[in-house]
Amino acid sequence: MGQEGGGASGRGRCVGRPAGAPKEDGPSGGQFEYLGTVAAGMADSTEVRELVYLVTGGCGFLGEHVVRMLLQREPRLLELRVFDLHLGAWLEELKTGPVQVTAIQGDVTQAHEVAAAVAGAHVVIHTAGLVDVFGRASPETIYEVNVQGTKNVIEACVQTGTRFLVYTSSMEVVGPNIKGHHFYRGNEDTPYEAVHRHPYPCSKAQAERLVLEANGRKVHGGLPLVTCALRPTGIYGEGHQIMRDFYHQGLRLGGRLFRTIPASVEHGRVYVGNVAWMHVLVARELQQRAALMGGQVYFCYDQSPYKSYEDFNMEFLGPCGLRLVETRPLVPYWLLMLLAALNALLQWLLRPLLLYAPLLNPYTLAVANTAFTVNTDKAQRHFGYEPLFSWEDSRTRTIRWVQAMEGSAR
Ligand SMILES: NC(=O)c1ccc[n+]([C@@H]2O[C@H](COP(=O)([O-])OP(=O)(O)OC[C@H]3O[C@@H](n4cnc5c(N)ncnc54)[C@H](O)[C@@H]3O)[C@@H](O)[C@H]2O)c1
Ligand SMILES: CC(C)CCC[C@@H](C)[C@H]1CC[C@H]2[C@@H]3[C@H](O)C=C4C[C@@H](O)CC[C@]4(C)[C@H]3CC[C@]12C
Repeated sequence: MGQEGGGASGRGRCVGRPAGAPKEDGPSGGQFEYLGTVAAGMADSTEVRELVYLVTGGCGFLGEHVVRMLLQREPRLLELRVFDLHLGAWLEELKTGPVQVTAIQGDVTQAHEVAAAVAGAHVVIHTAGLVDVFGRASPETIYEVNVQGTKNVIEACVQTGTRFLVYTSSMEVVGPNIKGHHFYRGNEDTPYEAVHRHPYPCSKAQAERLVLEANGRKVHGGLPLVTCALRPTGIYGEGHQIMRDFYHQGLRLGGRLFRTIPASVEHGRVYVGNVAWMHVLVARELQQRAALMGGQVYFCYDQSPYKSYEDFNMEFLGPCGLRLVETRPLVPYWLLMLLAALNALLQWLLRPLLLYAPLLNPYTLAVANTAFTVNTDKAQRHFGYEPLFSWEDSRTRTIRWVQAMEGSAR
């Protein structure tokens, strides 16, 4: 089954190449709780617990939220398998509830480890991925994890008879493209030239294509595989590492951050709790509405306001004591481009000696400086998605998390 329309399909071209340490606390520090927020999707005690779910990358920023959301809002869950290269100690606290939580330390690039984890699961939510736009990992490693890892997940579903696969894709499979074309409040069908050069968007686009093409393949037992892909924009919320980095940078600079990007460049953002909720809902509804949802892509969206990357961050960092200096960028854009190019050169020169991976490089500058926002209701129409958290809730939760960080500027 194909996608609706033929617009921002992400089936674009990639120009150029084809194809840590154990975590102690959860990325959020275990500071979020989904019970008692909104009644929608609450566990119904009369439902029978019979389903086995597997979440790959379940100890990552998004993965942890998906795991916690499933436990609180998927009443039919019997067993939840959490598969990750690095398991978080926070998983232990989840093992006392009614759902069997099985922690599996494994690598998606290892087909046999994936197959063992998938065997017997009804649904796989594949969020594991190497999110690297800073040049920390080699392009080969990014492809190995994001593309080969996804192939392994698909093949494991086919071999073991798992029928439902939800893939965490990214807005980056669409854009911003290498030409810096703006995508202004577009939807899944908005025409856009999806042409990339960077390994991260290329790998996500390839992986997404594999997942969508696998829709309808016969799995072990003869029934068809049903797949779909979710494309979050820039995710924020409890546990967001880059927000943490900006906060600490602001503290180092005496409570100030300096504007680098014009306030007029809108950047799409979505609250992690809503992204997690959309995963839970899509996984549930995929089992009921396979004909409609199979092979489809959905942008992840909520009511977060359209703002520039930096102005959006200030919604949280401002109440935590930081201020954004200047109404216009302090440094002219040509100089930023020069600095970004210099950083790329330094990264390449220093690579044999050390890893130099600053936030600013030609790719991150282009992404931050190109408007890319979505405005769609496809998920609402197809599977009844409504954000679980209002903008006010999302903002309050994120501010509370920043404030709880050590060394708050207040
Ligand atoms: N953060 C964002 O803004 C954003 C936006 C859109 C899409 N995404 C996608 O969401 C997913 C999760 O991203 P995140 O921000 O939570 O990143 P993250 O790095 O916090 O989480 C990724 C998880 O995958 C695990 N992982 C990495 N390589 C693995 C391997 N070989 N085998 C098993 N596990 C492995 C990591 O240990 C980590 O726990 C990714 O697929 C990413 O592409 C993220
Ligand atoms: C000019 C600079 C100093 C810019 C610094 C900000 C930069 C590090 C930010 C800006 C936009 C961010 C990306 C964006 O939110 C969306 C995604 C998609 C997701 O799949 C992976 C993360 C990524 C690429 C964000 C990375 C950090 C970026 C580039």
